Amino acid sequence: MFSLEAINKILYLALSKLNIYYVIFATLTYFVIRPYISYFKNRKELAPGPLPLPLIGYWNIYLKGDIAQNQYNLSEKYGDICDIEFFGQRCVLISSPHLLKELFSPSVHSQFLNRLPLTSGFTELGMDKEGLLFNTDIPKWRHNRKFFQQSLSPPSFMELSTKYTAECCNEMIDYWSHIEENQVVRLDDWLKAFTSDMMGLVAAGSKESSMKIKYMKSTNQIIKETSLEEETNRGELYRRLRSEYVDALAFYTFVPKLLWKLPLIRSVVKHHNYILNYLTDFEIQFIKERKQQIDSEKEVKINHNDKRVRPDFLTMLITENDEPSPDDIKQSIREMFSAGTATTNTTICSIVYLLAKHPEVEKLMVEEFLSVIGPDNQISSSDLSKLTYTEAVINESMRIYPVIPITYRYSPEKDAQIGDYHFKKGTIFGINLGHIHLNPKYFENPMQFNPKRFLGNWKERYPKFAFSPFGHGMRSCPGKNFAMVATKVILATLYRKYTFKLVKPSEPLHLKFTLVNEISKMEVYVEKRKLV
Ligand code: HEM
Repeated sequence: MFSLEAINKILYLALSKLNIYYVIFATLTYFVIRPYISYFKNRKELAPGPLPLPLIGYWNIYLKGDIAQNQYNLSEKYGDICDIEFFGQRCVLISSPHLLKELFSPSVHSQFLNRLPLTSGFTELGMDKEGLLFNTDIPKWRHNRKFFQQSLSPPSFMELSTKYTAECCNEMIDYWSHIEENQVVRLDDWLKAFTSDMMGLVAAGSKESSMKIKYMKSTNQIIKETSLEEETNRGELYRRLRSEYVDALAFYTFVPKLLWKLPLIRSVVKHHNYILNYLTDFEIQFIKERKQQIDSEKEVKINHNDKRVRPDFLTMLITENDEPSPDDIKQSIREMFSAGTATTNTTICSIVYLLAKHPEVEKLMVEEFLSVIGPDNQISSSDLSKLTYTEAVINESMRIYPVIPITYRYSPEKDAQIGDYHFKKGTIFGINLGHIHLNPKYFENPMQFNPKRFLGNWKERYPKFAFSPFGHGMRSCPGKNFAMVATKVILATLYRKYTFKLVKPSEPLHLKFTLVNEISKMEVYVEKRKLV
């Protein structure tokens, strides 16, 4: 049997002769035979998993089909710990809540404070040392996380979020009042526009026009497309830049640096960089102006009844004691948009989908809205904690259709022991939340939509970490409370006015995994609710 030393010797001989056949043989040996010898030598130390392909390992799961579904299938086939390799990088899928104690540790000393290793793409996006999502500079991440969380938690911010979310829902309802009966409505598109406008208000206090444009397009009204440079409406410019930013984010996350210099891709890179610089300049200017406005107020009262300075997320960040830098503020606002828009869209669409199939659950939820809020009253933040059945509906829907079906942890400096296996430092752990949520070991009849699972002391009924739509531990979702508030307000505002029917009830929910599970298409009929 060949050993690695023997292979190295052959390589040396082949290269020293510099004959083309020797070189081809040597290259093949180096890239194909050598990794396989290494793989089979170490196989007994690895957890079960698929055989890696030469060079790319098991990277082909990114090439065909839905990535989240492929990872789900791997856990299904190989069990609670599944070893995969991507371009020589070891990645392990974990799909048992009993193996998550270390990975989801709430300790500041946890070895798993990193999400993913540094990549050229994240560096290009400036996310390696700024913000939270992919920040690998742990002291910096810790600092940012503190002010991100502090800015989201004051009651005045939650009150304002409730008010702005309801305001945007009412605007959408106004547009929908012109919809004819039996008209097919693309709910996912409407919610995309809605979440963009809502986040504009909540994050930066800027009134944008995504829903207005969506309405104009749906009624065939002419919209003049101007270039970014000609755009004079600042809200509109910001919206367009942010929408281009989402494309840049997906590009730099998935396209390896190796390919950036290829002729066709080079122009795409150039465009993304132009947008990133444009957006940064715009945001820094925006932050400066808000700072001046706040400074010009002698005594800033962070209270939404005070007409002067609104307690939106941007104001909260600027008035933090720690004084985050404009770059930190800019990145936090960006992440609030990227983490808050698609997630809210998918959550609402999956609830609408499940309720359309379970009218008995919809009936109970609407009854709760009528008894807690009343038929026409504006929802207030004090109503929200009383909506326990609605909360159970949201939880059950996020269990079946988690927006983020997989999250990651990474230990760059220390080896780890998970279950019976030893992992060298630098191993990436993919936590297969979507698989755990649908495992009959933890949830009986897992595909059955049953909100009752989440009533009463439900946390005592399931293993710790079995239900994790927002992750756990030090890198769990800091937007969790805000997301729950927004989802409840949207459901209460829309469902007291309307009921939704699926255009094609026999079709599954169309989810596509990009950075999160996104709805690729959802068609509904929007029918006025008759309250009796
Ligand atoms: C239904 C809506 C949402 C869901 C299901 C969701 C889910 C998640 C999940 C699963 C994670 C990874 C957690 C982990 O690795 O343990 C995460 C991280 C994060 N989420 Fe959310 N999220 C939602 C809304 C939001 C909103 C509205 C914001 C902003 C206000 C937000 C901001 C973030 C940030 C900044 C991180 C990264 C945290 C870090 O690395 O320290 N999310 N979210």
